[in-house]
Amino acid sequence: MSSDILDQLAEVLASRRHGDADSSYVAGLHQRGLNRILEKVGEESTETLLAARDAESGGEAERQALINETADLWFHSLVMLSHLDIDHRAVLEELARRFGVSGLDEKAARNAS
Ligand SMILES: N=c1c2ncn([C@@H]3O[C@H](COP(=O)(O)OP(=O)(O)OP(=O)(O)O)[C@@H](O)[C@H]3O)c2ncn1[C@@H]1O[C@H](COP(=O)(O)O)[C@@H](O)[C@H]1O
Repeated sequence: MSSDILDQLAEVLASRRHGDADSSYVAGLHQRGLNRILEKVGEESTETLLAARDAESGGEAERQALINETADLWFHSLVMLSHLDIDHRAVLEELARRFGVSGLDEKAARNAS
């Protein structure tokens, strides 16, 4: 994913942190609190995995549905981070830190220590 759109979206989400819930879905989520945001992350996680099951044997429509559900999941995850004042760039930095480190090597090093 281009980090440009993530940066732009994170900026909009931050601007909605104390916004008007009547005119902003994101402000409404913040106003309802962390539990509501976590419910949405949970719902979108479930919808994403169900869409992935359908996409495996489906066609273009099912693949697009999975893309849409994954976007919902990523979006609500960004709202969660924003609610907790965690900069989304920290997640990108963590992925960058892991880049090139084999998951198997990392696990072996963890189990050895
Ligand atoms: N990317 C998104 C985005 N993706 C999904 N959604 C909303 O997330 C909700 C997804 O929830 P569901 O699929 O469960 O649908 P729903 O039943 O309507 O949702 P609930 O009423 O249960 O919460 C829908 O209302 C979508 O419109 C988003 N809402 C906003 N954004 C971005 O956030 C920005 C700020 O949005 P506002 O705060 O509304 O101005 C927008 O400009 C967009 O860039």
